Amino acid sequence: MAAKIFIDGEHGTTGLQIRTRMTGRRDVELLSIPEAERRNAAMREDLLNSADIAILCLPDDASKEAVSMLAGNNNVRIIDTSTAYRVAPDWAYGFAELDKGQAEKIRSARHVSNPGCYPTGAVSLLRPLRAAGLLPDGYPVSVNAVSGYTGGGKQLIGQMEDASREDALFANNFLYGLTLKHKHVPEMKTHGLLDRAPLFSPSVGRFAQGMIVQVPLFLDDLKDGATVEKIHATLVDHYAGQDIVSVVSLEESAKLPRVDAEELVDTDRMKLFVFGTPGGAHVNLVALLDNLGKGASGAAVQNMDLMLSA
Ligand SMILES: NC(=O)C1=CN([C@@H]2O[C@H](COP(=O)(O)OP(=O)(O)OC[C@H]3O[C@@H](n4cnc5c(N)ncnc54)[C@H](OP(=O)(O)O)[C@@H]3O)[C@@H](O)[C@H]2O)C=CC1
Ligand SMILES: CC(=O)N[C@@H](CCC(=O)OP(=O)(O)O)C(=O)O
Repeated sequence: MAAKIFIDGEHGTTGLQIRTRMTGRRDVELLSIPEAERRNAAMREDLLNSADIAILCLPDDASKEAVSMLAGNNNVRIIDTSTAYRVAPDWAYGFAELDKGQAEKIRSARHVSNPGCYPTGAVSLLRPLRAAGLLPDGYPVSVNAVSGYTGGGKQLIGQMEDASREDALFANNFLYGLTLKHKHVPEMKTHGLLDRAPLFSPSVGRFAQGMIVQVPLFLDDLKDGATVEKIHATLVDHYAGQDIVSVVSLEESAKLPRVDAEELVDTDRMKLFVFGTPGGAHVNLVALLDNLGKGASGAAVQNMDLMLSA
């Protein structure tokens, strides 16, 4: 029998892309709410409680409200794409490649928090180095990133695409999060296994989808023996056998003149690069993904598929 899936927020940016990814599938039956009723609490509550898996594609407050609408219903499993539960200990973190065993945790979980787009990149680069002991306690980690503007949902899409709006944005590339208190910092710290909060500086470019996340490191301040080659080998080892996350070879990276933020648009994959010169003083770790692919909707469908395979 087909599993019943309700996407709460199905008419938003992340929800729509999840719906598109399910087109033509016979193993899932989509329960749908008409767009005009998307904020009708009674209808949502009814649909939420009728699902086998509810995928929440809502702002944090609305996600918490949806979870409370499901309190006491042990039949419904939840995937939440908001920031609300990403560091909650009783929710499985929905990055299947996090560690050996994480896919299994997601498979059997009732509550799965889908990672943020920026943390997907940052955690994928940092966690293997922390786990291998290459990145020492106290290291001051910086994370710099650029996102396509769909990362800001309907609000930012409107501001970037509709010049007639009073709050229209005309910049081609802007920094934001200038207080350095972005909501993704706790998630990067927790799942990156960091003992200090990273300094996170995000930006947006005038392109719809795509993302580059950079973590620059000084080799002299890492553990002895941390070379470009060793860091690369650690990532290769961590992601061995994975098909969604791949580590680009040092030879290929060395030949690249540039990295295009849009290269993986409309895919659910993520590529990791280690840039630097053998014998040099620095490395720049780079994750390339689609903010709406592995950064949101693609990861949600990956998690749903794991849960359905339980
Ligand atoms: N866009 C991205 O790249 C990523 C987004 N996310 C997360 O996914 C979630 C959804 O984001 P996104 O799709 O970008 O946002 P959008 O603003 O594009 O979509 C959100 C949808 O939720 C609806 N909604 C808002 N409040 C309520 C409510 N109280 N009850 C019912 N429906 C409501 C909105 O309706 P209305 O049109 O009326 O406002 C809209 O349809 C967020 O938590 C976001 O942080 C995570 C990773 C990446
Ligand atoms: C460009 C842009 O505005 N991006 C969003 C993050 C998008 C995202 O990942 O949403 P979550 O917070 O649910 O993870 C922001 O910085 O708030």
